[in-house]
Amino acid sequence: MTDHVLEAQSVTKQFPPVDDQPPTPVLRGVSLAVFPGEFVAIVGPSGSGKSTLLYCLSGLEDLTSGEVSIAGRRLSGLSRRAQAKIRRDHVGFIFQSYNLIPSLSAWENVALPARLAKRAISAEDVSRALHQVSLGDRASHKPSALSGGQQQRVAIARVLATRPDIVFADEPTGALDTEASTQVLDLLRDVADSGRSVVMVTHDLQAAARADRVLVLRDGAIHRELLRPTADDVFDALAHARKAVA
Ligand SMILES: Nc1ncnc2c1ncn2[C@@H]1O[C@H](COP(=O)(O)OP(=O)(O)OP(=O)(O)O)[C@@H](O)[C@H]1O
Repeated sequence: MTDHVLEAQSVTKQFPPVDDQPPTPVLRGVSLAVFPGEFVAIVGPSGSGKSTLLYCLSGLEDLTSGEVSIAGRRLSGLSRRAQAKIRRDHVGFIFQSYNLIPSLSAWENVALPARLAKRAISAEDVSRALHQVSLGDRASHKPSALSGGQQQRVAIARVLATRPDIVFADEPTGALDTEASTQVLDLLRDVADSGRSVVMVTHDLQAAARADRVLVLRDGAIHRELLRPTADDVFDALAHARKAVA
């Protein structure tokens, strides 16, 4: 038994060489653990490996070496199918581009993951999730009839409806204005406060400052770890990481 919902040990990642270029390590031995109810942000200079780390932690990308466990289950050595089942049972994803199905209504988008997993989902569960993100009155709207912020809130409702243990968010506020970003971050904060974990990659200092813990990535490794930092603390740590890279 483990009390971590996510654990990574010495994760490395190297992509296959392109043309005659030598392969460059993108992740160089990242170890971390995330507890239930914790909101963790990953920041770092462009190209430092943030998105790659998120995809390796969530099992969407294979590791070159190291170990990742989600809800106490090691991903390495499992078949793609078994990994997908762990993701389905324990993991939710939020992307910068929302990833909603354009031809489906908000209601149908929220119900979709459970339906694809052939898992029962009640109309109450879907309605509750849409109400949680204050979109109860937009259930029949297609994504094209919703603002960016509303679409991202549908994506959050879709995650809430599956009740995951951990939510991975890749730049969830990257395409949103300040007001919509604040709403999305408030919801992610609520997700963590309700006992689920959130791991979010972001460039946004204000977004990072909503997290319990901020990991500053530099050149594929964790350079610093900040506990409940202010946006200024994150800014200073990033400036230091950029200087160290230059
Ligand atoms: N599929 C891939 N094949 C080859 N190289 C890749 C691949 N994906 C990412 N990389 C390289 O890995 C490095 C890290 O990329 P990654 O997207 O993880 O960085 P990031 O910190 O998220 O960057 P940004 O902040 O600009 O989004 C970059 O040099 C990128 O070119």
